[in-house]
Amino acid sequence: MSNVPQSVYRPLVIVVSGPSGSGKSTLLNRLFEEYPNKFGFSVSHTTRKPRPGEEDGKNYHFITRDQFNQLIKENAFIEHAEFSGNLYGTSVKAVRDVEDTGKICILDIELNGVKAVKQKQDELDARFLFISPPSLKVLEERLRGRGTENEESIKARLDQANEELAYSQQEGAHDLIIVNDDLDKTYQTFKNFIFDSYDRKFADV
Ligand SMILES: Nc1ncnc2c1ncn2[C@@H]1O[C@H](COP(=O)(O)OP(=O)(O)OP(=O)(O)O)[C@@H](O)[C@H]1O
Repeated sequence: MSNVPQSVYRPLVIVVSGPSGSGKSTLLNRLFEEYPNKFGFSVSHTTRKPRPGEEDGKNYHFITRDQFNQLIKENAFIEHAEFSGNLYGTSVKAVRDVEDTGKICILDIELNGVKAVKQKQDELDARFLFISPPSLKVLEERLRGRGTENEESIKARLDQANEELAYSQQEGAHDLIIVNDDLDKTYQTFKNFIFDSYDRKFADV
C-alpha cells in the first residue's frame, strides 16, 4: 500500500451529549417511539462473554482480547475503555454499518466520548448536539426526582456536569446547544436538528 491519502467516505453520526439528568434518554426514547425504524445505535465490541440471550453482532460484537488489541492497533476504535476487567469499544465501522442499513446513527456519549469523536472527524461526519439543563439547580432537582441515584452519585454527576457545561461553552464545541426547559419545545428542536443534519447530507445524492 502506498502512503497516498485515500478519500474516505464519512458516515453521518449524531453525537448527543449533556450532563447526566439533562434529558438525553427522555428525548431519545421519544424519538425512537415516534420513528421506530429510522435510528440506530452502533454495535460495540467487547471482550466480555455473552450473557444468555445476547446475540453476536446484535447486542455486541463479542471478540477475544487478542482480536480487540489488533483492532486498537489498526486504529479501528473511536473510543475504547476497560470496565471491570473487560474491554469495550465503539468502532468507526460500527457507525458505518448503521448507515448501511439506511438508519441514522446516534451516539449518546459523555465528554470523553465527544472528545474522541472529534479526533476522528476525518473518518466520521459528526454533528454535535448538547442537551443542557436550564441550571445546575434544576439539574439537581431532576436527578433527585428521577429517584435512581444516591447522594454520592448525585454529587459525582453534578461535578461532572460542571465540566461538561464548561466544555460546552468553548467555541465550536457543539453544533447546537439546546436548553431543556420545556420538554415539548426541546423535543421539536432536537428532532429538527437531527433531520436537518440528515437532509443536508443526503438531499443532493
Ligand atoms: N424538560 C424537562 N422538564 C422536566 N423534567 C424533565 C425534562 N426533561 C427530562 N426530565 C426528567 O429529568 C430526569 C432526567 O432525564 P433523563 O433520565 O432523560 O436524563 P439523561 O440525560 O438521559 O441522564 P443519564 O445520562 O444519567 O442517563 C428524568 O426523570 C426526566 O423525566
